[in-house]
Amino acid sequence: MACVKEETLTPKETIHQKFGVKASYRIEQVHVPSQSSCLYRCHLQLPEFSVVSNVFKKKQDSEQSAAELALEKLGIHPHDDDDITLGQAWDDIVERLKYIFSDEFLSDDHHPLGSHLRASLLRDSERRGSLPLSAIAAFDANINSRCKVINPSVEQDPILVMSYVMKAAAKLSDYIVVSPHVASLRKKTPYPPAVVEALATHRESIKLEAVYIQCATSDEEIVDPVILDITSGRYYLDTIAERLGLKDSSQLIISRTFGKTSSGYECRVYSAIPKPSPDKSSKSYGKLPADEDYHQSSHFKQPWNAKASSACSQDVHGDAIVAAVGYSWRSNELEHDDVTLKSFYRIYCGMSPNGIYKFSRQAVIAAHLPFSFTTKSNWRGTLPREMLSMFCRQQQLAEPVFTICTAPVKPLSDILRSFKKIKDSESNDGNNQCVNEYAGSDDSYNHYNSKDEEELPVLESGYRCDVKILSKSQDLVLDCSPGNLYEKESYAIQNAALKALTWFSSFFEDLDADPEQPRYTNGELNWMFQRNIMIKGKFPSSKRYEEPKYKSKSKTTDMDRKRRRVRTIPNGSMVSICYSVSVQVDSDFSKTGKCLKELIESNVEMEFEVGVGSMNPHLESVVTQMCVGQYACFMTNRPAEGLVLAASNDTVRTRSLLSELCAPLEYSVHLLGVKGPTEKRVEAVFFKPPLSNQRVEYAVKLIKESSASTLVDFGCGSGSLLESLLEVPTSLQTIVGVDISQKALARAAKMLHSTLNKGACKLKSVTLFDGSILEFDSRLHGIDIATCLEVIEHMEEDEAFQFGKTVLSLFQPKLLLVSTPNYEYNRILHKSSLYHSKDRSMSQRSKFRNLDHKFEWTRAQFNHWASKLAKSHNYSVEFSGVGGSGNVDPGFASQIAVFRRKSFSEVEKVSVQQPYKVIWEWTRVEGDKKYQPEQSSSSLLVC
Ligand SMILES: C[S@@+](CC[C@H](N)C(=O)[O-])C[C@H]1O[C@@H](n2cnc3c(N)ncnc32)[C@H](O)[C@@H]1O
Ligand SMILES: [Mg+2]
Repeated sequence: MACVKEETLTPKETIHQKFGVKASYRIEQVHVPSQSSCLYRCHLQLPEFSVVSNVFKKKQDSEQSAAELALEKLGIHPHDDDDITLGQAWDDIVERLKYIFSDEFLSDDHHPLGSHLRASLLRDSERRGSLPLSAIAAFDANINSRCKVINPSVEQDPILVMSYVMKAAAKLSDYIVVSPHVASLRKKTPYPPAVVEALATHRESIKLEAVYIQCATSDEEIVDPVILDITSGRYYLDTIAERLGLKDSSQLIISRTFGKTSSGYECRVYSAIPKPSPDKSSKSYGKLPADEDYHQSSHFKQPWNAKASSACSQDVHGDAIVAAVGYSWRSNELEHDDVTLKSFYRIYCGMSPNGIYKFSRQAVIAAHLPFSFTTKSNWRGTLPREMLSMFCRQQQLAEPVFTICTAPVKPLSDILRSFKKIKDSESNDGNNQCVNEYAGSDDSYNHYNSKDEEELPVLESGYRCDVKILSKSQDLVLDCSPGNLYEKESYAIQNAALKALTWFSSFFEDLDADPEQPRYTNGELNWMFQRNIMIKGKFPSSKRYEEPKYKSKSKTTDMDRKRRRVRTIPNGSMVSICYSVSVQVDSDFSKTGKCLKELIESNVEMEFEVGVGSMNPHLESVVTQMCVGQYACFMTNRPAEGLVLAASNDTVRTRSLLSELCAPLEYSVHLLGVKGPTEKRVEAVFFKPPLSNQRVEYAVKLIKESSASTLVDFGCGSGSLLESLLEVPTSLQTIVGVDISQKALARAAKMLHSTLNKGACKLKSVTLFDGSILEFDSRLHGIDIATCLEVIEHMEEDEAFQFGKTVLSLFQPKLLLVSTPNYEYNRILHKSSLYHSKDRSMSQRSKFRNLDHKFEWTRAQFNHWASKLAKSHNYSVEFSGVGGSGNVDPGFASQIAVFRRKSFSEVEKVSVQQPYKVIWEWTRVEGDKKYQPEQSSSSLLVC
């Protein structure tokens, strides 16, 4: 299935397909005194921007028009453009120009171009009413869409649009003044004086910070801050033009919008219409050359401005200004924001995929794009698929084409056999073997599949997704075919997008790498090189950091250092750190003679997952060798200057330091805490469906068969079992969850509240108790079913024995289900990189599935515990499990014991004890309500 657009979609449908509920339409009624009927204007809000339609008689038309404007802004061509002939496109441009210079358009105070026109009417006499071609090219979506019909490469080249507008205007010589030497248009007859007089409003003078990128004679452009002083009543484009040394705005080119300042204003690059090179001397400065001349940079006298071109993904020649100023659809006031050096560098670095995904805006140096996508809730920031689309748009590529297929893989038995082989071979690089064995195909994708990415696809069926990146002219740029299978189609798509992004990311970061890798066609890569050559300047050998040099606060011996290099934190762990990155300033440089450090980036607390590649590798490698509470300081050589400047708080000062020094970066890191890889994550990788789901399914089946009416889930956690019981029909009337974790109970309450509100289940009451299951509460005495899934191993071993006694001697359920990990199965799980650790002297505890586990039992130990317990309390017990097979060594991954009270045994009387605190309850009669303390004393369960 290829994800390509349907031929018949309307603009609104296309917007819906792209943004779903994130697109919100608001219709505004417009009262026009001259019209008897009401008109409508539509405001369309999308995540990144909003547009406002023109006025229409029908609401639907205004919505379609807004959607069309949004599509044009996104660079997506509505299909009706495909049917437009060249002649029609030219006619449309002519018509549109006529409308732009009409009295009616002048009073359209929503179209940005209307504001330009009004501002230009306030200029001095010679230039009054002259609208720069660059403004028409930059701000009129209609003209742009028609120009795209004439020549699709206009998107890269605003000057082409300007030349087409000029040509079209020449056909309106009775109406518009076109001068061959001035790139601006003016209406021949003056506007009515009353209209012009009404415009003369006083506006405040504005001073804003922008960035000046000077094309120096040396290779690198010089980036400096510049202040744009737009005095009251002046046309802001004239101010920018003059700052670039030009006569006025008619000599300007305006780029597309790109990036955003910290307050969310979009930036544009402003530069001069370039002079043709001397061998093309027939063209004079400021005159627009014929369109075919514009394709080659060598035709211009001014050098190509790499930094400015990289920022806006359009070719810029000569000096340029980056500013966030202009008229928008929102208002007719001039909107503006400062583009500081720092925000410029942030935008500049953000053009690569690594820059878009961030833990926080403060983690420019520390954060990277992770290797794999697990679930939407685990992903921070823009989703990979959206990022890839965004990236393709920035790089002037076609929208990515995803192809989904379902494919069979080796059956589970084969996989288990392969595991045995690996186990027998006891090879050191067993993990790599796993990847090759289980890839299930001879896919050459593996050649760039990172070692750290090992996953064991035990899926028997699933979705595989390929993604192709094509140039606008449909030439193949990248064919990315990861072989992995995923449970859901969307996961396959997101992971394919992520692979493509990761590949582009490494490609841009290491342009010296051989692009001729198998599976990727490189025909278009040269073109990519050309477009992004500046990125090479951005990341000069940045990948080749030196091995971090350790510096410890305390004296360390070589032995200490060696010991510290042993990795103690396994992949999949969630690590919390406080870190700072600074540039070392040499004591010779400092006037005071003291050794100075310039702080570049810091975070008081940042959490990340080990082994997914989302962290700067050096920071991660040091952190995984540390213990909680420990502090480390190390140095790496400097990454690309742009990245340091993007992160720095004082860009000007840091830049001056960097130019004087060749100083390394110094990292200080404090390890605040570590949470082990969650069992859920490990289990989700190994078992499909995930082991936790299999446990819940097992319990639900047992509950259904039991015809029980009351149930307690001991150690209910976030309520995964309780949630399932709301979804399936059972004989249950009352269910209770008990846990000691307030956080988990709060999550359970939230889930129950929303699920019960949907009203589908037949239950009469649901209660959550805060309490320890080591204590007895008489309200739960003699209950039909008690479950205790993956809880006992979170207690000390003697407490697990105590729980066993308490539950069977005091709670006395008819049926008790206990599940706990099978320690023997860990040798299979520990083959995964999730547990991969070079530390051979790991403590016993880190050999468990979770750092919070106090013990894990073998099958024999579990059998012994359960059989003895059952015998002494007059219960029978049966053993079973989920994950793997009970008959094959090492048995089930999760072992289960089902205890049944023997039919002849009496339920003993117990004294009233109610240590548990009801923290949330729901009853069918009263509906969903918060717990009221006065009702708590009564027993909730009738036994
Ligand atoms: C791994 S979770 C299992 C949660 C749930 N049973 C499931 O299968 O998803 C273990 C839970 O046991 C709870 N727990 C540990 N000791 C407990 C105790 N003494 N009393 C009550 N709950 C306890 C923890 O708070 C945690 O929520
Ligand atoms: Mg556990």
